[in-house]
Amino acid sequence: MEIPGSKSVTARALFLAAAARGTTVLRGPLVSDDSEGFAEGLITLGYQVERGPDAWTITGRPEGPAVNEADVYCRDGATTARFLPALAAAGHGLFRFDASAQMRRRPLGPLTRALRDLGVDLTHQEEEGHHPLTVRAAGIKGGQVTLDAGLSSQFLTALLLLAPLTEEGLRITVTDLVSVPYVEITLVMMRRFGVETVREGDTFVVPPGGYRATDYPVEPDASTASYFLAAAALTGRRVTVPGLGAGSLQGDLRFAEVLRSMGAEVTLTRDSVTVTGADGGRLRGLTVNMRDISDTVPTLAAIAPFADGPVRIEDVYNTRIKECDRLDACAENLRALGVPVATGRDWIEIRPARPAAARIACRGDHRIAMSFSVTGLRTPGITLDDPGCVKKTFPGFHEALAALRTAWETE
Ligand SMILES: O=C(O)C1=C[C@@H](OP(=O)(O)O)[C@@H](O)[C@H](O)C1
Ligand SMILES: C=C(OP(=O)(O)O)C(=O)O
Repeated sequence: MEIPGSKSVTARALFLAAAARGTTVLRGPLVSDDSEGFAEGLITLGYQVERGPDAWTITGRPEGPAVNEADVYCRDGATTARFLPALAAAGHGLFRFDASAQMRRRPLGPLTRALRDLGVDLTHQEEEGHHPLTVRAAGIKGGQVTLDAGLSSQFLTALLLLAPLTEEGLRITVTDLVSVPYVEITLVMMRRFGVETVREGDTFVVPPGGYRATDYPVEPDASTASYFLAAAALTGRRVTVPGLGAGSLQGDLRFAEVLRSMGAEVTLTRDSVTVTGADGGRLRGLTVNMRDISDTVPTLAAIAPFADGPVRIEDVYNTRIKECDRLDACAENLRALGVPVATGRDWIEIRPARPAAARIACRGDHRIAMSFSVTGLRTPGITLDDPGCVKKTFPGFHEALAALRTAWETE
């Protein structure tokens, strides 16, 4: 089962390539609304990004954006909306950023406060701590800064990526942090582009000096893989994802371990993962902390009713501030399917049930659409009110799931 490139890796590679000395070739990038929005944001800032069918070529500009004024629309992508203002801030010019209605609601304040603390002239146009915003960029000296990344690790990633572009580098002290594996992706990729970060407890020390271009292959997206791995577990079938194995950068591959705890067989090689569902798609209930892998919460919630006991997912408050309030959206849709469910501030508990057909309210969220499509493998008659919202990360999702189904039926 071929899975498209990682959204997180593609976004970071685009930032790093744009900031680097030299020309970077990005092989197998994700082609979706999020990554195209990121690439087009760079193009609006005057960077050269050539998008071929299998590879994107980016000409780096260590000195920053090539234009001295630009309006950048970040669409619905938080990586774009949080990383690009940091990139622009290290350059020179007047840069305005805006985003979709949902992205305008999602928080930005801890990042913009840190940028201001570093001397960046940044104004929020409407609501403090939210898009739209204006950056009057004049380079950044660097130094010490404190950051609360308890709502999103993307604030920390934005500062880490920015750090080598400042005159003196950054010492970033973090007071709280979610989604830790995404920070690991950032650090490993910065290293591939020539920058080594030193960690001293809660402080990340990044030297100045900028990045070096490289040839970068993008691994498949582990969050996207979760739907197909869950599909195997739910139907007692087998799915292998090549290119995603023990060497993967992505924490979301740990979702396979959750499936293993529920009774599926999981085989991880250096560069592939295989999930084989138990007979009849039997699944065990469990309690699991998903703070590190919260993009896969809807995937688990959508297969949870089929488990033989309650499935309780804990420590995932920040899933409420993603493309929608995901705990609420999962609960609402599970109830529509006739499944008993309870939620609290940062948890959801789903009880065993036999889901009945219903129309899923996607709330414009790709992960709600993709997750409940998997439920549809065992519950006939599930429909989506907005199937097209999968374009954020996987425009070909429905075709891929249908092809998998057909392959299983003809086995
Ligand atoms: O840095 C990244 O690429 C991401 C970090 C995570 O966000 P949070 O840190 O906000 O949880 C994740 O949910 C998002 O899809 C991608
Ligand atoms: C939360 C997500 O995206 P982002 O925060 O990058 O918009 C996601 O893809 O599930």
